[in-house]
Amino acid sequence: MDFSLIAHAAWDNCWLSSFTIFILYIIGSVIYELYFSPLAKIPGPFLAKITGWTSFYYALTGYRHIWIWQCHQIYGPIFRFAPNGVLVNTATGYHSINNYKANVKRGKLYEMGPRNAKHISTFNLTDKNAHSKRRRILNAIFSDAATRSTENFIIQNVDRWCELLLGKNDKEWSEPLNFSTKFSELMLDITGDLAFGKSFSIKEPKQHPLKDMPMYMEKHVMFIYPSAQSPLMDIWVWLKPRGLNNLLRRFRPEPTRIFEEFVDNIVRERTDLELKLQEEAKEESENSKKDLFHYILNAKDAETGRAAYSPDEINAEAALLIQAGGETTSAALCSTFFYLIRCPRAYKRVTSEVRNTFASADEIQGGAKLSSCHYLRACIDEAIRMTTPGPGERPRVALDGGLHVDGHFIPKGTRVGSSSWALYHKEEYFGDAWTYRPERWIVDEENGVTTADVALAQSAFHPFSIGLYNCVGRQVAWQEMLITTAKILHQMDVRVPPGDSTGGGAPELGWGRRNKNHYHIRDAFVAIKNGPMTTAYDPTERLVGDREDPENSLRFRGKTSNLGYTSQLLDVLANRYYEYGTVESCPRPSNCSVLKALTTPIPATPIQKPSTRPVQKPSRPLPRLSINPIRIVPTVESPLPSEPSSSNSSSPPSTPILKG
Ligand code: HEM
Repeated sequence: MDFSLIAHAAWDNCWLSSFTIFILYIIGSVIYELYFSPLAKIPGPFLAKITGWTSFYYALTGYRHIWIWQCHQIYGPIFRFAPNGVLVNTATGYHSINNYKANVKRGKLYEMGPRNAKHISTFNLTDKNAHSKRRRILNAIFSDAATRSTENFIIQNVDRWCELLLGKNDKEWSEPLNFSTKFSELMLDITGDLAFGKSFSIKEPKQHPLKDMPMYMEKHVMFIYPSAQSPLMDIWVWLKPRGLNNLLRRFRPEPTRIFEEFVDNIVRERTDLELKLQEEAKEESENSKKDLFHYILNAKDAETGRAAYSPDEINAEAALLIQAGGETTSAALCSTFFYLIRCPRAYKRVTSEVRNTFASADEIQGGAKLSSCHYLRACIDEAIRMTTPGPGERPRVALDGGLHVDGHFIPKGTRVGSSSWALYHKEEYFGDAWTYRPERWIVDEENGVTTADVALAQSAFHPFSIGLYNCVGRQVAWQEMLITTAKILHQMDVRVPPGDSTGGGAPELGWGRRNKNHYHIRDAFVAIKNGPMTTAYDPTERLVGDREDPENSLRFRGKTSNLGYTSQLLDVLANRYYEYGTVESCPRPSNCSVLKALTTPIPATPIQKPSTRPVQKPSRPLPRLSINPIRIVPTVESPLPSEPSSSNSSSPPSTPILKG
């Protein structure tokens, strides 16, 4: 008997049987997912229903948020993005998933980041009770008083940033600057000051080892995010404490290593300093650092009275503050300036609001005066709506007993969420959802913005999330955004460098990304951004009205009409054209804002006179740096286009918009 032949045949049979079982398993799974799964009735792309690799693929491209938006256009307000995942695109659905009592917890994505089993930040905690316990400490650290005390750090950093930016420009527009890099540097410096009592000084012009840190942080999240969308995520999380962490530590990508070492160094330095101060019993002295890290180091567990955080947890919390505080705010500011410099109507109104409210840029600080700048706040809200710093969903998992969302039962274990990008571009809530229109956030009955309109928009707009897991740093973020934007607008004129389109969409980018006046980012849980390119100009040095830019199409359209509504309608048409190619190809004609706008009579709006307010001089001379001149366009300043609600700019609206 030839045993080798028998062994060979058995081996072949074994392979054949395994292969057959595998194929049968695949076929069985597909049939189950399509016809017998509890989510079978929920529509969605065929491939997404049967495999999680679809979502992984789009996460890898960086445009998963666009895919989600497209799917909602095709499949409606709820669709299946993975065999065990659904996404909802309604304000009510968002509320059902994220309110305090929702029967959900954070998804596995949050468990992917920690470098070891002990390195757990508040953000990584998926268990509701464990999270609440840690969150109470963060709530105390981010108290109102602590938030107010952060103001000086913000002001000092922004002032220095503006000085560097304006430099010595010899009465000309500065060279084009990438505001994405500039804001990342500024926000990281502010975070350094707030969290560790020391600015990292990344914004300074000299060579600095941390200059590339924002880029490393981006690459770090771009590595984690697609993995979190893959079907292997559960296995990944299970394997982490079982050897995978050690493996990842050895073979982690370079940006991750650099970022981790960066955090280790800061924590080590700051802890040493704290210990030194304590030893010298100088805690209350002038040198004492009352930054966020001081509170984290000294936090006590309410039950045991022992230190609330272990050294690993302190390190993890430090990394969280750096990541959560820097790039989100920087993305919101990039978005704000991208739209403002492309929308002369809003730019003119917000600039005059800021310059009329504060006599000098030095006067700008948090408080009643800054809060009275409703249009400024609306401009930032609207920019965050158009291009949000967290474009995807905040993933949650249904707990025992499941939950009901818009009449659909979501069983235990299902991944569920609501993509901000899709929700913030839904016409049901925002009408002309692709148009940058800050006025939508301010009640102005005369010009057609009713209390109900604003409330409807607010019902779908939660950039800082709601419920248990909402953003603990939202007050700080607002301080940063309002002070930075106001100071920039007060001290300088800014505009798009002629011909530049960095950050904008383009026809060749396809459905959802065609509009060149829409700021586009990549989705890696947080926004990965580039641009806007911006040139700045010290208005005290202005020779002529060189704020006009004939190459700016929005401005050009605005000039063609003095009727604000007509100008807005043209914007809507242009946006719609960019998005769908033609109005007819819009997949949801019943909701189409263009068709609605075309069939609605345009209200007569009084023609506005251009502002005659003289340009303010800064109260103190600014240090100057050499920046290459570009050009001066010696034209007489032509009248700016009017707007429907600018007549009310001096009287604050009855319902101020204060969203948290
Ligand atoms: C425009 C700026 C910001 C936006 C849009 C934003 C948005 C958010 C959102 C949506 C969450 C919830 C995340 C989730 O559940 O997945 C969050 C969490 C968080 N944010 Fe922010 N954030 C901003 C700025 C800041 C700043 C400046 C800080 C700190 C200085 C901060 C600290 C945090 C922390 C610590 C968490 C975790 C909270 C927890 O897990 O309980 N954020 N942020």
